[in-house]
Amino acid sequence: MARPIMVAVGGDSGTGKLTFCAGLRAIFGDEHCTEVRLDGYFGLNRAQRKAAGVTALDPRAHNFAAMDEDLWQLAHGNAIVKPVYDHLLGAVNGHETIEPREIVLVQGLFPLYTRVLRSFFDVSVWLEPDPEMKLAWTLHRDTTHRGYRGDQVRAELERRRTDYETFIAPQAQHADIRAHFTAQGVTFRKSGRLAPLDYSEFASESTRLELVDTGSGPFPGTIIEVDGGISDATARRIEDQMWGRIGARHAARRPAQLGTFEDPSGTHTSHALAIAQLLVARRIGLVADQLAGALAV
Ligand SMILES: Nc1ncnc2c1ncn2[C@@H]1O[C@H](COP(=O)(O)OP(=O)(O)OP(=O)(O)O)[C@@H](O)[C@H]1O
Ligand SMILES: O=C(CO)[C@H](O)[C@H](O)COP(=O)(O)O
Repeated sequence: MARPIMVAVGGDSGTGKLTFCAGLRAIFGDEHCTEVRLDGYFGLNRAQRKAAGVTALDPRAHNFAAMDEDLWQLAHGNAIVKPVYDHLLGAVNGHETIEPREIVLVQGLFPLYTRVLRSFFDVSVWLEPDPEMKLAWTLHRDTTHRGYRGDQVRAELERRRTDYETFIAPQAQHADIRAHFTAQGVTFRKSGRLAPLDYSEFASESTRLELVDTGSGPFPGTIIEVDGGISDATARRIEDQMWGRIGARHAARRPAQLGTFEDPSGTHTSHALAIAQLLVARRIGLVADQLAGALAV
């Protein structure tokens, strides 16, 4: 077997990492894809962070040496036993074994923070919803699943603001693909470090494609905008074409629905999210092709 394909999905708390990875897992199948949640690598639990006066977004609250060691093991095809963070307790509570499947999704606050961490990844994605969307998503998730009140969530976001700007947001510049969700839709920015693809499926009245000089690599960067109001038929056509580029070779079966998320009124689907998941899946499929080609030589 080729070595595992390592994929980073990074972003602030409440930016949709778990949701995004659920779509990638649906595309590739849990038998081929596994997920590592970096919140298990808190070196300080919630009470210790409070006592030390550091927020969850401060690198000093995280154990980077353990992250490095475990990701190295996974990247080399070895299983790990890692800690699991309990969001109700605010502390590590137990361990889980992660087997190195063909695709390893690593999601968290700090996947691109150090040079060592960045060196592990074949594909990296950064999720950056507009601040108002992040607030709405975090409010919903923290009040329904994590036992917080709305005023506590707002106060905590305010307390973390400086650390977000200092330690979290700058990692976006290292990502291969940035997905910026707004009330109007989604904008993808591909770094100049990744070769461009054939984006012909994006020709539509609800999408725009632009090549830009980012200065960050040998290729032009690309910006793809997808309107949130894209019609079902257009989105379906784009998704069908994207699926045709990855599904036949790498995905076991087509999931009934991609782009699934939860909000206060229930479970919904978003075309913008589904297209974002397919775009990243396509990059992962390309790496799989390259590895298969390298093995065949
Ligand atoms: N694209 C999206 N559109 C609408 N809602 C979304 C989207 N992505 C995520 N959400 C919602 O936002 C909330 C937070 O998402 P999620 O738990 O995936 O974030 P996270 O980045 O993994 O959070 P954390 O790092 O704090 O664990 C969830 O309620 C989820 O359903
Ligand atoms: O969500 C997170 C990572 O993405 C953090 O684990 C979370 O914000 C930790 O803070 P606390 O458990 O004290 O609320």
